[in-house]
Amino acid sequence: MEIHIPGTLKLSASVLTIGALDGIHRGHQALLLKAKERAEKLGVPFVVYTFDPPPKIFFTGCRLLMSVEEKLQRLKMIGADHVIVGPFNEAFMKQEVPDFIAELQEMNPVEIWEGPNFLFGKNRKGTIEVLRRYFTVEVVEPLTCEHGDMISSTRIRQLLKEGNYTQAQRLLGEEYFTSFVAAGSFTLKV
Ligand SMILES: Cc1cc2nc3c(=O)[nH]c(=O)nc-3n(C[C@H](O)[C@H](O)[C@H](O)COP(=O)(O)O)c2cc1C
Ligand SMILES: Nc1ncnc2c1ncn2[C@@H]1O[C@H](COP(=O)(O)OP(=O)(O)OP(=O)(O)O)[C@@H](O)[C@H]1O
Repeated sequence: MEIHIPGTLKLSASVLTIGALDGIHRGHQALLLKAKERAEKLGVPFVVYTFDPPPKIFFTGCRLLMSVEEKLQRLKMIGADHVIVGPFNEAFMKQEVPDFIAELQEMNPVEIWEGPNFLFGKNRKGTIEVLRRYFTVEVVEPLTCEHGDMISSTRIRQLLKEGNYTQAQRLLGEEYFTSFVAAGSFTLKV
């Protein structure tokens, strides 16, 4: 797996997924595995565009579920061929939608895979509909927990805050969570 800074990766074809992906929870896993499956079927590299820190951490200072190193390790396990890590800061967040689109075009994505409600670009003006003007965008069904609620990093942060580690573990995907704890790198702050 190769790691890149924004604006440096040029490919003649790819399958792309963009997202903060904090925790690589079960919803993220479902999305990433689907995109990987498509990349393999199409015979093109699978590219993940992520951010460090996740935008929500930058804006709200909420709890980070996973360091960028852990995230990269998980993305490697999932089979990403390339990962772009966007340093999410004042300059990056001001990037306008057309500039970000132009950067994505350099990777010639045959398909972009996202979950529902994906937004991007300055003031979150970029929507799935905007992205569809330039690319083929596929949207996966949201993965929900047994109660029917959508699995999200926000939900997991809330569960950890409440001390509900069992449910947090379920939503993160047990095997991943266990390995974070075993590695001593996933610190639960009570
Ligand atoms: C170039 C760029 C600029 C962004 N600017 C903003 C911004 O001004 N305000 C904001 O709340 N989020 C901004 N974001 C973050 C997005 O809202 C969103 O968190 C990001 O695209 C990842 O999607 P996800 O949160 O669904 O994982 C920006 C994202 C990108 C790629
Ligand atoms: N439960 C889910 N099922 C399918 N796709 C998901 C799910 N949760 C997130 N995604 C998708 O993963 C990508 C990255 O999303 P993101 O990292 O913002 O996840 P999130 O869990 O919603 O995070 P947060 O709660 O911090 O906003 C987006 O395309 C998003 O739609």
